[in-house]
Amino acid sequence: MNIIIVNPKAGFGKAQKLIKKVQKDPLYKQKNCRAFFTEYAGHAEKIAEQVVQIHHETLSCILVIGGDGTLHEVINGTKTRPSLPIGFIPAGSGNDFGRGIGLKNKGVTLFRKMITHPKKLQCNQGVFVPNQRDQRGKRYFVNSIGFGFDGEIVALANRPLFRKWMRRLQLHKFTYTIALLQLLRRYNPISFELMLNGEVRKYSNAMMVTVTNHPYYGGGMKITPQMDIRNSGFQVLVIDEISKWKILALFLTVFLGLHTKLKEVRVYEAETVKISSLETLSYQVDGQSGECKECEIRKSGRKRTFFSG
Ligand SMILES: Nc1ncnc2c1ncn2[C@@H]1O[C@H](COP(=O)(O)OP(=O)(O)OP(=O)(O)O)[C@@H](O)[C@H]1O
Repeated sequence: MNIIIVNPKAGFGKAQKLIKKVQKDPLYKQKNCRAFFTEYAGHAEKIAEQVVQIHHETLSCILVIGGDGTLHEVINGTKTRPSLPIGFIPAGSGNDFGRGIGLKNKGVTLFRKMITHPKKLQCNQGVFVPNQRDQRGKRYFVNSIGFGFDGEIVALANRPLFRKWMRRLQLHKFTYTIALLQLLRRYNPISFELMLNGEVRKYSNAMMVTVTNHPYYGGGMKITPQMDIRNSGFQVLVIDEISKWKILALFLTVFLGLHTKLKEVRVYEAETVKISSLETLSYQVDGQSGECKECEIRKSGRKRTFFSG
């Protein structure tokens, strides 16, 4: 059996249109596919947990039709069964994981490929533990986790009212850009201590820190251009104290990966990362937002299989 978890709201309706086409494809029935639709935030994780429990003997893979947020929920919902392959069929607004693993096909063609002759990629996911929660409360991420301005942009971009206006004004492709421009006026630098492989660095007026599994971020920006998803560690991008006009220059160059030439931008390699601050930091993880005062980040010990085409 092949399960498809669909977020019908992803990509402002793109996922809903795609699953209709997939369900009409003869392979959908032939390969014993069954689709489940999310009804609220967090539902994909619950569906994945239940599917793994109920169908553990017959389940071959889970396909995700949605965006990076839905994928994030599914990898966490299937953490008790790390050997189960996951296929991501991008239909969200960002879809950075698809770029990060180099998916060539899309839509129904990708579904057909994944259900018949999938290419496989094994990689270690990121693990994060915010606020020194019990290690049993650890969670996984596939794209990146970022603190500071990064987290604030995502928090604004995910607000239902903001999304509603973006859609109404037909600006949904520019959601993150508009959120960035809106926040730029009232953005506050952050102070924190960053521990990379045990070595401490202190920052008192930085803009953001982002820990990445692959180069892509925010819908196609190459935030860490040299990163590869198969690496055993992370790349950690720190943007130190920077003027507002330079943030705009940074934003224009990040699509080409040229921002790393700015003197305020540093990229480090690390296997383990810890960030701690006296203030509450906004963070985003795979496009979902949260807040914490400290967070530990490392790679998972076990590799996970994803369909890469
Ligand atoms: N039925 C639903 N109604 C409202 N929100 C939902 C529903 N199902 C899932 N969600 C939430 O929608 C959020 C965004 O979904 P998703 O990431 O799949 O799409 P996206 O934001 O369009 O794409 P991307 O993350 O790639 O930019 C997720 O955090 C998820 O929890």
